[in-house]
Amino acid sequence: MEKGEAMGKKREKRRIVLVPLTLHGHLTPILQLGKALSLKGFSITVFQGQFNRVNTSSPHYSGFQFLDVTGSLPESELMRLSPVEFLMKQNKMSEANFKTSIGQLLVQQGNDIACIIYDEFMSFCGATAEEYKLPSFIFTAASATHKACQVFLSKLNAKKFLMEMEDPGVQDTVVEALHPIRYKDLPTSGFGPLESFLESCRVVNKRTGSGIILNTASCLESSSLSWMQRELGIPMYALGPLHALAKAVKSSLLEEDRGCLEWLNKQKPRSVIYISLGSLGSMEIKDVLEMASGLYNSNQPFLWVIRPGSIVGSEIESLPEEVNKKVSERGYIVEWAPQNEVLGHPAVGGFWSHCGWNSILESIEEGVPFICRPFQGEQKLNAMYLESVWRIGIQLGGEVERGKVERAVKRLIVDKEGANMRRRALDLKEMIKASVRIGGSSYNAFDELVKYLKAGTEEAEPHV
Ligand SMILES: O=c1ccn([C@@H]2O[C@H](COP(=O)(O)OP(=O)(O)O[C@H]3O[C@H](CO)[C@@H](O)[C@H](O)[C@H]3O)[C@@H](O)[C@H]2O)c(=O)[nH]1
Repeated sequence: MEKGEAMGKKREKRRIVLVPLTLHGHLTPILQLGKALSLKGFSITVFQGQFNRVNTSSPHYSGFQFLDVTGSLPESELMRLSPVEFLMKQNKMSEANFKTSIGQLLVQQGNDIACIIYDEFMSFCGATAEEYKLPSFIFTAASATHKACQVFLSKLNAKKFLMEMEDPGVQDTVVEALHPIRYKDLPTSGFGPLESFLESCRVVNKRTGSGIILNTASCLESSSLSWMQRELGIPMYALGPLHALAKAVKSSLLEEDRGCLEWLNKQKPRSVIYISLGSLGSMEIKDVLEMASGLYNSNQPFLWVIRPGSIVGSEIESLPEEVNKKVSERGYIVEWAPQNEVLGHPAVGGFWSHCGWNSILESIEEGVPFICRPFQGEQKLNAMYLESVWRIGIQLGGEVERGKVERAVKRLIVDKEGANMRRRALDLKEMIKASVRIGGSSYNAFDELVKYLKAGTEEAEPHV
């Protein structure tokens, strides 16, 4: 026993255990948080799953310890089950192994674990934290508004909700607690059967954590944050955008093609539309054709990320000749872009995005407005916020048609409407930058979290 403990004072603990969901969009921000905490003197242990494994030899992670979450489900189950069913099964399977691993780690590290920070979808960690009386924080990689919707949904009955939603009047009604979200905006699709999804929301929102860590800034989502704070009664640490805390840390799905930066150097300021559907989105070949034609007809240059395998039934090498011709005249295709640098390049005037949360934060940080083409999950909710709340985006709904694409690009890059959106995006950029500077809301939230962790659990005054 150390001197401080003998005197009844808690010993400062140094090790933080991170348990990410190993999907690209979840992994990067939690690793950025880990890096920011390591710069404050904490040691970091990361439990990795079987997908998107981190390059552990990268200098960004020097001093990090990487361990495996053992007992993972085989990949074939991912094909067979809906995403939410897969996650629930995975959670059940991992609980006992994780308990054992943390028990061993406590012994090896002389009891030195300050807390466990786990992705909200890795809820099996909660039981282990309780068992060993360790503080734990739920990490949410998506927006606070999405989290607030989950909390709201977790209280609903699936059958009743589905019946009520048959009435178009209900669909258009604003959810009173979550203004301006309408019932039809609630992110319920794309995860699998509604009942299982609501059950996962209930599990995720059990108040087992010492707090929730969110990759957002209060200037973007203050009402969602305060509503959740009231509902859950645990502290919310809105300390994003996390890439501003640890910019260099970025897990890359594929090798970045930096040639596109040279190409951007040759384009006029604010003229290029950058297109990326994140790490999971895919397109039909007919949509690729319509997009290529619409982009070409808009007369604006375009930088287009097409990941291998992201076109259903086709590969980049075998794109139709018509697409290749149009791209070679006005565009540039990469398999993976250095996205932050692209968005910060003076030639980029707009971002055609699937509205993943990381992409939104990265684009706002550079003051770049959007064409919103969401695919699944909470992306539709994000698109609604971009268009109607922050007013820095144009939604492109329905079938992809070349005429619609051309008009959307012109509205954003050429018209006055786009210039106004850019002005608002630049205002948000200033606000978000202020939030991470000394004294800003995200800066303070991070500082409070660090103080809480350094103080030890019993003496801490949590940030509210
Ligand atoms: O060429 C590229 C394309 C993407 N990125 C990066 O990849 C990340 C993509 O993240 P995000 O925009 O959040 O999209 P997804 O990968 O689709 O993220 C998943 O996770 C997000 C966080 O929970 C959710 O908001 C999304 O809906 C979900 O699909 C970002 O950091 C991008 O900078 C690159 O570096 N280069």
